[in-house]
Amino acid sequence: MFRRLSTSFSLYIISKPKSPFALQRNPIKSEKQYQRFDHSLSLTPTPLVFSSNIRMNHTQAAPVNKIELLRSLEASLGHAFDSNPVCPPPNPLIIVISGPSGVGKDTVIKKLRESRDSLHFVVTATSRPMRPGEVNGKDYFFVSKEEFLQMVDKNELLEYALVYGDYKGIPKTQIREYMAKGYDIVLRVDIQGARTLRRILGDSAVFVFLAAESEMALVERLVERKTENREELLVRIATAREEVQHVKNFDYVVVNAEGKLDSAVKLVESVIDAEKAKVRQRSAVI
Ligand SMILES: Nc1ncnc2c1ncn2[C@@H]1O[C@H](COP(=O)(O)OP(=O)(O)OP(=O)(O)O)[C@@H](O)[C@H]1O
Repeated sequence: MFRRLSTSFSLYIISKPKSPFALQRNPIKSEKQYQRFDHSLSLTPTPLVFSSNIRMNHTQAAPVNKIELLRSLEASLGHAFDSNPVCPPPNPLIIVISGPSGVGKDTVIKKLRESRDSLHFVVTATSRPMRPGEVNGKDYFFVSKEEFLQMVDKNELLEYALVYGDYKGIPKTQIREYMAKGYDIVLRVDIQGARTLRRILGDSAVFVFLAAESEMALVERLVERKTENREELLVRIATAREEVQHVKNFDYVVVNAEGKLDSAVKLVESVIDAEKAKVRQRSAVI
């Protein structure tokens, strides 16, 4: 009994005549519905039987199915709805990942490789000898010094440098080939390389600086890696001190803290996602 009365009362409120509120809340009500409101002009509560008729009529007036409704909307608007994407697909992105030696560039990139298959990780050419366990074409393209210098002469490298006595460079053809296939490109370079790439690519690429949480954490990581002797460690630590000053030339800084590798990788992924969602896209031409 209580429910029946309250239903009737709420219908009475909604159908109260000349209520600007009622008109605003129902701006696209059909004429037929307004007629129904007019039908109940009296200020006395709407009889229960009548209110249930209103609901029945409302249900019957609804189109039979979604397809019919779509067709009727198209007919009313005078054109068919377009299923093409509203926005063009994002441009292929070039992501430059850099940071001091030992900060975890290779480690972060290895994880990214596992989580994203829309990325192409450019294989750098190097004149340094292959280390045990390394694979030619996967870790690096291993070439002789002469072959490397020929690539330089033929302008085949986007950027190259002499790093700790060995040449390292980025082959252009690889980037072009994968960008044409729609891949985003990841370049892993040292700070010097990032500086050169910024000069060449400007804002057409996104630059990510990978940092450790502290100098102490970075040194501990280098020591634990056990790939450098004492003198080499001293050079890398001194260089790292200087390199931190260059963070201002990057677009993003990602802290790769001890034991927080996954967070760092997620942050790099977020940077990529945000860049892909940008209204004004970067547009790199190699
Ligand atoms: N978040 C982390 N927590 C703990 N250890 C890490 C983390 N990230 C990387 N490492 C370790 O730190 C060491 C250095 O990492 P990595 O070799 O990836 O650095 P890099 O920046 O590529 O160095 P380089 O420029 O000298 O090649 C490795 O032993 C790696 O396992």
